[in-house]
Amino acid sequence: MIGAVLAGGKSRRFGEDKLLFEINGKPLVLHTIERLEGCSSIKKVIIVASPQNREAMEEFGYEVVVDDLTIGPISGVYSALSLGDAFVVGGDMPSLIPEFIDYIIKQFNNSGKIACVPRWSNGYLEPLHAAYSKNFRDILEERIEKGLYKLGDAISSAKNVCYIKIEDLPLGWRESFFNVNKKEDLHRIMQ
Ligand SMILES: Nc1nc2c(ncn2[C@@H]2O[C@H](COP(=O)(O)OP(=O)(O)OP(=O)(O)O)[C@@H](O)[C@H]2O)c(=O)[nH]1
Ligand SMILES: [Mg+2]
Repeated sequence: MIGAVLAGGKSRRFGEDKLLFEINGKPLVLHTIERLEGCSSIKKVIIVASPQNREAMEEFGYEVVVDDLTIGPISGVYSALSLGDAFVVGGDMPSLIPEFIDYIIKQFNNSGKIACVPRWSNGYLEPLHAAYSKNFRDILEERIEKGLYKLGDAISSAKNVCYIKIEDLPLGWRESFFNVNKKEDLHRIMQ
């Protein structure tokens, strides 16, 4: 399974490219990648960049896929799946828990479903902490062509998805969903 790191966002709330912002002397995206590399079921990490930050992302030495659409996470996942099945995360998720990710990938492999996505009991999904089959790409393509850009809606529209009930999991695993959106979010990781 590929670990795909979405890195083609606009960082509007953060004010500068948050993925290159150094935390304890290391760019945010590398903190995220380090966590992904700790997953025993992830064999290779790729970065899904925008045309704008492609060069900066290539500096890190990982395979880079360019997302030419950059219409949000949906085109990031679409681009990632061109390389095969992938576990997809945002590059702004430095608190990923490898054990949790391995758990989802195991459920994905056992289920034979098109995707395996954590879901809260209120129906809210965590699509940037989920496993996707390369076959899900066709569904995304159809949605994108129709101008339907919400990744969560694309998942909900698919019939063969396996959902993981978050409330049934260890409480500590919820930390894995933490993502940096604003400068003040950094307090939570810079102790
Ligand atoms: N490849 C790709 N990645 C994206 C795209 N949009 C968002 N991402 C990434 O997905 C993750 C979560 O997105 P957001 O938190 O909304 O990030 P953002 O768009 O950079 O930030 P805001 O402008 O503040 O919403 C981040 O790591 C982004 O870099 C996109 O269009 N393409
Ligand atoms: Mg975010």
